[in-house]
Amino acid sequence: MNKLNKITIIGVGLIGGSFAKGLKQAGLVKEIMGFGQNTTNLQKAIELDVVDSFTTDIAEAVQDSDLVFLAVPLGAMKTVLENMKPYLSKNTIITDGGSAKSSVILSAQEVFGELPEHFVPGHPIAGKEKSGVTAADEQLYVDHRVILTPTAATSQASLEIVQGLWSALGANVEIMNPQQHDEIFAATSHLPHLLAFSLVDMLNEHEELGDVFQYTAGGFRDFTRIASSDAVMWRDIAVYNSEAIVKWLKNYGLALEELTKLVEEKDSDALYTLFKDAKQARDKHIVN
Ligand SMILES: NC(=O)c1ccc[n+]([C@@H]2O[C@H](COP(=O)([O-])OP(=O)(O)OC[C@H]3O[C@@H](n4cnc5c(N)ncnc54)[C@H](O)[C@@H]3O)[C@@H](O)[C@H]2O)c1
Ligand SMILES: O=C(O)C(=O)C[C@]1(C(=O)O)C=C[C@@H](O)C=C1
Repeated sequence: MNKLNKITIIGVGLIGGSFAKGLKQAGLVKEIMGFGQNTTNLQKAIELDVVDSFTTDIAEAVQDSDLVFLAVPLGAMKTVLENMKPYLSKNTIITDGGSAKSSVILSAQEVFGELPEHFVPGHPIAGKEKSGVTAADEQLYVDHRVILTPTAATSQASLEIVQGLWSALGANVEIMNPQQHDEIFAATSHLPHLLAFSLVDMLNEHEELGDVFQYTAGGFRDFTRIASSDAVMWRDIAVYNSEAIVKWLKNYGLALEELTKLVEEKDSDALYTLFKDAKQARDKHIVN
C-alpha cells in the first residue's frame, strides 16, 4: 500500500503505542504524531521510539493527518471526537481500537450529525493486563484478529486503507456488524474480566480468610491475571457495553446457581458431565 504522510495517535498507551510501533517498523508512514494530556507519558513515547513527535494541542494533532487512531478509554471517545471535529480535514480517516463498538458509533453520530464516510470503527482482539506506553509492543497484533465494524456510510476506500494497515501489522481482519461484535465480546472478553475482578475483590473483602492470597498458586494466577487490568478501561467497558454484559452476567448467574445445586446435592454424575463437556469444548477450540 502507499505510504501515508501523517498518522495521529490519540492516547499513546498499550493499544495506540503498539499500533504506532508496528507501523513504524513496517515503514508505512512518514510521520506518527502522538496526542495526549500527559507530557511525561508523551515524552516517554518519544524516548521509546513509539512516535516521531507529540502535541497536547488537538488542532496541531489532527491537522493534515491522513488517519487518526483513537486509543483512549471508551468514556473519553466522544469528548475527543468533539474536540477534534473543527480541525479535521475532509479526507482524514478516523478509526479506533475501542473494546465496544456501538457506543463509539453512537458518539460519532452525535458529534458529526451524520456518520462520516471516512469513519472506520475497529477493535483489535489482542492486549494484555499491562497498560501505558511502556507496555506497547510492535508484535502485539501479529496473528490476532482485528474486527472492523464499518457503518453504512463508511467508504470502501477508507475501509481498505485501515484493513491494509492492520494486515501490515500481521493481524487478521474480519468485518462484523457492531451489535454482533458487542454481544460476542460481552460473552468472551468482558464477562471473564468482570468475573476475575469480582472474584479477587470478593476474597479480598472476606477478612476471615486472612492473608488468603499468599496461598494462591497457578490456578488462581491463570484465572485472575486479567484482574490486574486497568480499572478505568474496564469501568468504561462495563458502562458502555452494559446491556450485553448484563445479559451474560445473568446467564452466568444462572449457571452458577445450577453448579451450586449440583455441588450441594453431591451429584457426581452431573458434575462429571459438566466438567467433561467444558474440558472437551475448551480443548477443541483453544490451544494451551
Ligand atoms: N488493553 C487491552 O487489552 C485492550 C485491547 C483491545 C482494545 N482496547 C481498547 O483500547 C483503548 C485503549 O486502551 P489501552 O489498553 O491502550 O489503555 P492505556 O491506558 O494503555 O492507554 C490509553 C491512553 O489514553 C490516554 N487518554 C485517556 N483519556 C484521554 C483523553 N481524553 N485524551 C487523550 N488521551 C487520553 C491515557 O493517558 C493513556 O495514555 C480502550 O478503548 C480499550 O477498551 C484495550
Ligand atoms: O489478554 C488480555 O489481557 C486481554 O485483556 C485482551 C482482551 C481479551 O482478550 O479479552 C481484552 C480486551 C480487549 O478489548 C481485547 C482483548
